[in-house]
Amino acid sequence: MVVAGTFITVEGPDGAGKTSVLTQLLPQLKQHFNQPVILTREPGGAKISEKIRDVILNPEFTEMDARTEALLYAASRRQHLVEVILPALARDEVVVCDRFVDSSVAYQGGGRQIGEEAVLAMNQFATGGLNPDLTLYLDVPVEVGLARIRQHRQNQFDRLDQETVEFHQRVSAAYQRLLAANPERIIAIDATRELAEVTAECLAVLKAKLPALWQ
Ligand SMILES: Nc1ncnc2c1ncn2[C@@H]1O[C@H](COP(=O)(O)OP(=O)(O)OP(=O)(O)O)[C@@H](O)[C@H]1O
Ligand SMILES: Cc1cn([C@H]2C[C@H](O)[C@@H](COP(=O)(O)O)O2)c(=O)[nH]c1=O
Repeated sequence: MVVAGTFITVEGPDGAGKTSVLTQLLPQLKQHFNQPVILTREPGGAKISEKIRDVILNPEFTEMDARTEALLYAASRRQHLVEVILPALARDEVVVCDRFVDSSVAYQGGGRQIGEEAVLAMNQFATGGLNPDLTLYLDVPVEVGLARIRQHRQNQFDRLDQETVEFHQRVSAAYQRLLAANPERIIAIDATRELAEVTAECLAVLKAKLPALWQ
């Protein structure tokens, strides 16, 4: 399949504000971009992928092995890619995805300590090597993200939310390594500020980095 279009991903630790920012951004992108925009997410975004999401995040499955978890994320990603992302890119659309391979490298490679290179290689098999054109990294200290989740979600914590602070610190450190290794693709945004400010900076970065998309 020919890949045209533009692929934008949004990353960050749990509670960074990805969903909130994307909810604010999407109408503005639809208004200002000269190509159709779709918003999707991982794990999920397609029927089979959402079923896999339910299995991965189910807090009852405490026995899940780290490599099983990594393979499930990659399987969910493959189906989402084939059904949703690649067809939209082939139609020359803009795909905005809440999390992608960087999340697996950070959470499974770094957080679960099964190897960032190994997880990347496994995901290259799943994606055929598709990389985002641009990644917005919403940067918040682990404690800030977790505090936001604990404050607002009451008792609805998924299996990953329930991980230790040390796990989330390893995830954050792996993200910092991804940032250092991909300075052109991954742009860090200080997401500790008010939501409106964070959204405005995301828009400004999109404008500066992808000027051809703007009407
Ligand atoms: N800039 C902000 N300042 C304060 N609170 C925020 C901000 N952005 C989001 N929040 C709040 O933090 C919580 C987590 O936000 P959100 O669900 O958007 O994050 P997320 O990155 O999508 O999280 P996750 O990865 O865990 O799904 C929500 O209750 C949201 O209202
Ligand atoms: C794609 C992906 C996600 N995760 C983790 C990150 C979160 O804790 C959950 C669910 O994501 P959401 O943003 O809260 O919807 O899954 C992961 O560990 N590996 C991945 O590849």
